Amino acid sequence: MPTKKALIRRPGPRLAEGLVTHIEREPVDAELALEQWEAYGEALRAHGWETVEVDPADDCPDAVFVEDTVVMYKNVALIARSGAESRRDEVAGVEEAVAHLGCSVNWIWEPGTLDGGDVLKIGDTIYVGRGGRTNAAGVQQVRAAFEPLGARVVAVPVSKVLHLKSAVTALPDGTVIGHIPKVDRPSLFPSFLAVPEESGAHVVLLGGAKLLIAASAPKSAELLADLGHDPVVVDISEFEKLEGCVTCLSVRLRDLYA
Ligand SMILES: NC(=O)NCCC[C@H](N)C(=O)O
Repeated sequence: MPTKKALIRRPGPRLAEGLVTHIEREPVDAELALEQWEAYGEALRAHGWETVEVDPADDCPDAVFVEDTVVMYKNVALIARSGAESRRDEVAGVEEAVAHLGCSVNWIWEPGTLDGGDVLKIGDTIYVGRGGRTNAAGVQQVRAAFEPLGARVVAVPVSKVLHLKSAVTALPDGTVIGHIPKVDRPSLFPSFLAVPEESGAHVVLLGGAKLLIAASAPKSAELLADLGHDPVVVDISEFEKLEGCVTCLSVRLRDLYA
């Protein structure tokens, strides 16, 4: 049976020192962040996902954004090499976790850089954002890792936001959603729907019509509900202050046989 597991990683004591690139730094309430992270995990579990906690990496402020450390395709876990040097020590615990879950493990190597937030999978099409964190060698290495397994890798420029998935994600029917001012080239996607808020572009597919979406995107949630989707709202304000979004707090593992 295909699994429904999701990797998550508890926020560490240095969370407030996390990187900010495209937004102004704001103070982070660590206690509230922990409550929001617990509620996020609960929302996954309530929709049938077994959460697997990766060992904390307390020296790494951004470790909670576990999505950036690994890209899954079929049973292969491609361990990322962040474009931000301060994030490179995050991968050790993730490598261990995916190996324990039975994944085949592969790596992005120097000179390649890649953050998992730059990778959007829609079926067997893998869009890779070439931006501040992912370089051309990183894109090539994703091609080399996954095209032999049946994927088609499409490179997409990203200049206005941190990661490709800060600009766009996809609905269960494959429609790509994005907030136009933050998307470099909407025309690269075969089916594109504009949403009214930046954070409304971020959804995690929970199964069926259920979409996890941030509380900061009420108009987008309303638009998606009106189109027959079923938004599940979580407040992640403390992570948004660090340029995080709903996608970056987990990695779903759907194609493992355990
Ligand atoms: N995939 C994501 O959206 N990750 C968010 C990472 C935020 C973190 N403060 C960073 O700049 O790396």
